[in-house]
Amino acid sequence: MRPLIAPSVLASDFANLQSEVEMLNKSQADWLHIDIMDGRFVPNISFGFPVMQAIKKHAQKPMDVHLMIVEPELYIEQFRAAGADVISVHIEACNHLHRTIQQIKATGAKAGVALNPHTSVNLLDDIIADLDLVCIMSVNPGFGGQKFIENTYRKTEALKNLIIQRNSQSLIEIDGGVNQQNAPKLLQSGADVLVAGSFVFTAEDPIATIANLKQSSN
Ligand SMILES: O=C(CO)[C@H](O)[C@H](O)COP(=O)(O)O
Ligand SMILES: [Fe+2]
Repeated sequence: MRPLIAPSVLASDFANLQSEVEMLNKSQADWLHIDIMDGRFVPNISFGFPVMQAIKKHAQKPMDVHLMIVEPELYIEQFRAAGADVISVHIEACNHLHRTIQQIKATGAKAGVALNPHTSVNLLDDIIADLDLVCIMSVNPGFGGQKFIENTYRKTEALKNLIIQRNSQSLIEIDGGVNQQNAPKLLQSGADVLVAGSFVFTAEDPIATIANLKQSSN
């Protein structure tokens, strides 16, 4: 199975956002990955609703929104209204994860949970059957362009086993430092969705880079 490719707009040229989104429309990208950072859950601030709405106006593909914010339950409906099709919250930011997942689903969006590199997939044992997506962070969240953490392969395999064991339909997304070299091994380990920011947007030919990632196989 070919992976879904979700280029991270965080690494795009914000001064030319419309042409960047139009490039993604023309490419084989499946989703647009939207990183929301609040300067509290992570030590960086990215962008918020107005920028998301501007992206949505031109995007012809689903928006996969990765919330790196504290108290995400306060903003779920607003992110949905701003165009989110998939909404992932961090397990480390949620005191009542089950409630927040139901809240996301009630808006009509797909519901995901993101895990920091130190967080075990075993914590998902009692929620995995309710999830549409698990986002495994393969870098510490907060910044694009970081080095891929090798333990991600083992973690992806463990999550895949849990998904099978619990009869879950959840997709596995890998986020951070993804490139053409680690993509095949990630797919072998069980990944379904590859997020790629700097690898796509620093490439001379982002459209060809996305096409090559899409052709990755295990
Ligand atoms: O969530 C993120 C950072 O917190 C980004 O999605 C991720 O870093 C993608 O960027 P890159 O491919 O450049 O690592
Ligand atoms: Fe992300």
